[in-house]
Amino acid sequence: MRAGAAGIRAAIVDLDGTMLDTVPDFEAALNGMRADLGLGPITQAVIKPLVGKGSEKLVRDALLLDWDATRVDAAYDEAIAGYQRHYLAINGDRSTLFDGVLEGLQAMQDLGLRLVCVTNKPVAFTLPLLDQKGLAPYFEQVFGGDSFAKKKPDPMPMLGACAALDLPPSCVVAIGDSSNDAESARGAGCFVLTVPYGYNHGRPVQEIQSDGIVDSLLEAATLIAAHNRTAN
Ligand SMILES: O=C(O)COP(=O)(O)O
Ligand SMILES: [Mg+2]
Repeated sequence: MRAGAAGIRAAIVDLDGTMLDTVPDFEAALNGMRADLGLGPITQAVIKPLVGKGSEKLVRDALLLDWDATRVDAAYDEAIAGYQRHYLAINGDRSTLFDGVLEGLQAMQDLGLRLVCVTNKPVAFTLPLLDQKGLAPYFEQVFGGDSFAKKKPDPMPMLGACAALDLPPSCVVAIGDSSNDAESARGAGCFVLTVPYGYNHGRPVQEIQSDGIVDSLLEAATLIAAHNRTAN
């Protein structure tokens, strides 16, 4: 991270691909939706690069694998309603925490950092999931893909989170697995740290314009502590 810059006072943490491996839940919900529409199942390998741009695009992309845009448009309302119903029925059942997540959030909290979750997942899926996985107590605020008029990669969600924290973006770091998080954070003027184990739309994480790649949220906490020791 940039030497001599202001100290970091808060972290904005992404959800899918950063804290939780949710691809098995997406698999169950998307395949439930596809079965209702008479389509066969798709694999986790196909689903993984589609995750990260929110439910609406995910549902469309999961139908465009078989149908043209006109047919997808015609089925969309039924498809999204079915997807939401299937997702809420299994939310969290098959998702697992990545290594170092709880330890990393605890370490950041111990450093005195304030924590906010910003995800493109709808709020109605996000809140029960954070609760179920023991993550909710770490976050003073949670924003989903439907909390603002625009989703990541637009800067709006990061700017909204900084405004809610009443902190300038220059003392906030965003931690995520994809170019979505990085573009949104950089557009807002936040620092960015990237974890390499997530989805990143199927692209190598080295392509992401980031202030650093960290193996885990625990390593992110160590890097932030080191940065703050040298900050103004
Ligand atoms: O697109 C989604 O549903 C969620 O993605 P995110 O948690 O990585 O922002
Ligand atoms: Mg993500």
